[in-house]
Formats: sequence, C-alpha cells, structure tokens
Amino acid sequence: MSFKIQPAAPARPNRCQLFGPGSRPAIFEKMAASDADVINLDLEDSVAPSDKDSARANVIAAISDVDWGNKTFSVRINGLDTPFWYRDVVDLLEQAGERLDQIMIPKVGCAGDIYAVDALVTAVEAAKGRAKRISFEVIIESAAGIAHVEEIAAASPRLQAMSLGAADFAASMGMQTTGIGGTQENYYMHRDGQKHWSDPWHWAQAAIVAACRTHGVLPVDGPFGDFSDDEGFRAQARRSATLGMVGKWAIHPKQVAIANEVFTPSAEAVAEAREILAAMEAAKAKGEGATVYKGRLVDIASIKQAEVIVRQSEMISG
Ligand SMILES: CCC(=O)SCCNC(=O)CCNC(=O)[C@H](O)C(C)(C)COP(=O)(O)OP(=O)(O)OC[C@H]1O[C@@H](n2cnc3c(N)ncnc32)[C@H](O)[C@@H]1OP(=O)(O)O
Ligand SMILES: O=CC(=O)O
Ligand SMILES: [Mg+2]
Repeated sequence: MSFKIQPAAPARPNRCQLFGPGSRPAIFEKMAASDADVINLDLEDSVAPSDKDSARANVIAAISDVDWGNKTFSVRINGLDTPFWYRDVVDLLEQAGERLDQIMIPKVGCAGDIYAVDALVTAVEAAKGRAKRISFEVIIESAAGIAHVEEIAAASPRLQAMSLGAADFAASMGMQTTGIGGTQENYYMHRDGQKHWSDPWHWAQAAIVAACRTHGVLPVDGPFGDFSDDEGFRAQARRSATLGMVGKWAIHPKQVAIANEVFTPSAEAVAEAREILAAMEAAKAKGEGATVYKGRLVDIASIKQAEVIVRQSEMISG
C-alpha cells in the first residue's frame, strides 16, 4: 500500500439505481415500491425541453409526497451546457424537502464542472439553512469525462458515486453504434472462422473503477437499453461486478431484480470468503503468511479480497 491509504467508499447499498422521467409522475409510487437501493428521478434526457419546468415541479412535490422508504433519493439535473441546470439546482435546494439525498450531475467533463455546482449548492444550502448536506453523483459519458476521470473523482467531498453513461459516451466518442451498453455486433476478434466478441466498455469501466477507488467514490455501471434482453443485462452486470463496480442502473423495473441479484454476493461466495479468513487465521496462529485453501494459494492479500465480499454482504443485509 502506498503511504496514502485508500479511502473507503460510502457504506450504503447501491446495487440498483432505478430511473424514471420527472415528466411521468404516474410511475413515481411504483418506483418507490421497487427493490432498488437508489431512485433517480430525471430532469435531463428523458424529459422533453417543453416539459422541463413541469417535470421539475413534479419532482419537487414527489420528494415530500411519496414515501421513498430508506432508499437513497437522487435527482438528475440538466447538463452544465444547458440553460436549465441552475434552475434545477436552485429550485430543488430552495423548495425540496430534506428527503432529497443527492443530485446527479450528467456529462461532467472536468473537475471545474463539479466545483461550479458545489458553489451554487453550498450557497443555496446556507441561504435556506438546510440541515442536510446534499451529496453528488456524476456520470462519465463524454470523451472529456473519461480523459479527466481522476480529477473528477477527486473534485468534491460531496461526491459519492460515479456512473458510466454508455449512450452519451458512445456518441461523444464517435462510436459506430446506437446500442446502449452490452455486446456490440462489430466489436469482435476473428480466428479460425469464428467471431469472439469483446467488450468495448471495459476500458472506460476500468478507468472509472480505478479513479473511484483512489478517491473513495462508488463506481456504478449505467444503462443497458435493451430491457427485453435479460441475459444480456445479466452478463453486462456480472462483468461490471467482477471489475469492482457496486451496482447498475435500471431503466425498466424488470432490470431491478437482476441487478440486485448480481451485485449481492452469493451465499456460496460469502461462505468461501469466510473460510479463507478462517484458513488465514489458522495460518497466522502458526506464524505463516501463506497457506493452501482448496488446493490454491491464499495469503495476506487474500484476506483483503475475502473482506471485500464479506463487507459487501454485511452492508447489504444491514
Ligand atoms: C439512455 C440514457 C439515459 O439517460 S437512461 C436514464 C433516463 N431514462 C429514463 O429514466 C427512462 C426510464 N424508463 C422509462 O421511462 C420506461 O421504463 C420506458 C423505457 C419508456 C418503458 O415504459 P413503458 O412502455 O411504460 O414500459 P412497460 O409497459 O413495460 O411497463 C411495465 C410496468 O412498469 C411500469 N414502469 C415503466 N417504467 C417504469 C419505471 N422506470 N419505474 C417504475 N415503473 C415503471 C409501467 O407503468 C407499467 O406498470 P403497470 O404494469 O401498468 O402498473
Ligand atoms: O445518461 C446515460 C447515458 O448512457 O447517456
Ligand atoms: Mg446520458
């Protein structure tokens, strides 16, 4: 470990973030009744420009009127390149009740974007005497965002989570696809007459995980657009979990259960992690730093690996 200790990310479940347009209040109660850990009401790209004002009013009302239980409650504001974002922040912070936990800043391109929102939020919080300090989450969904991912992850103590937004990311990168996440037909290797598909999102996800883990932020996988493809969603979620991401967005309620399943360590994984910890305790009692568990090496690094799984499981089960 470096002299600088890796900070822990916020200890709250973030296995699934369920999205819904702020212009569709008929689904708010259904979102609240879901099993998602995080709710994201959207003021940005799922809301037509003509509906921005009414969607903002719907969301502000719903923050107090709907029982969101113990979910993390977040609102996605409009991007800093639009005329809408400052009004989103001011109205939310001036008018919304204390139940608002977080705002999501889309399309961030540099640390300065977060600084600007932080300055505005801090001023309105102080002016209104808000007791609860709002946290931030951001979406990396542009070439600039991924190029500056580390400074973004370090930008504010308010920052709790960072998602990869595959749709806008693909557009910003000039990727030749209209698919939102998952397998891309033309991204394959060819050998002996067979196609072997690769993962075009992998490098961006890995960069996000590294930036987040360096700065104590939760790394999250964003949307998977084809909500008819359960197995495609599951495969994408499993790759993300294996890389170190803690959860994934659901853009349809049927994706919630799959995300929760994938991002909850299985009973078998937890049992094995506990056995590794026990094997290492036994090794330590004999003065050994390395031992054999089920025919394979485990050593002091294995304790940290096993603790990741046990901690995740304990945090989720509360
Ligand atoms: C891609 C880049 C991004 O920025 S993604 C994030 C922004 N996008 C969004 O927030 C979109 C969220 N999703 C939606 O708006 C809808 O799910 C879309 C995809 C339009 C599909 O809606 P719809 O045609 O009603 O689906 P459906 O008939 O299969 O619905 C079945 C039942 O589920 C409900 N439902 C629908 N969406 C949600 C949701 N997000 N949260 C909670 N409930 C939802 C429907 O109302 C329907 O309920 P019921 O069975 O009639 O009682
Ligand atoms: O905002 C999300 C995206 O994929 O774009
Ligand atoms: Mg987007």
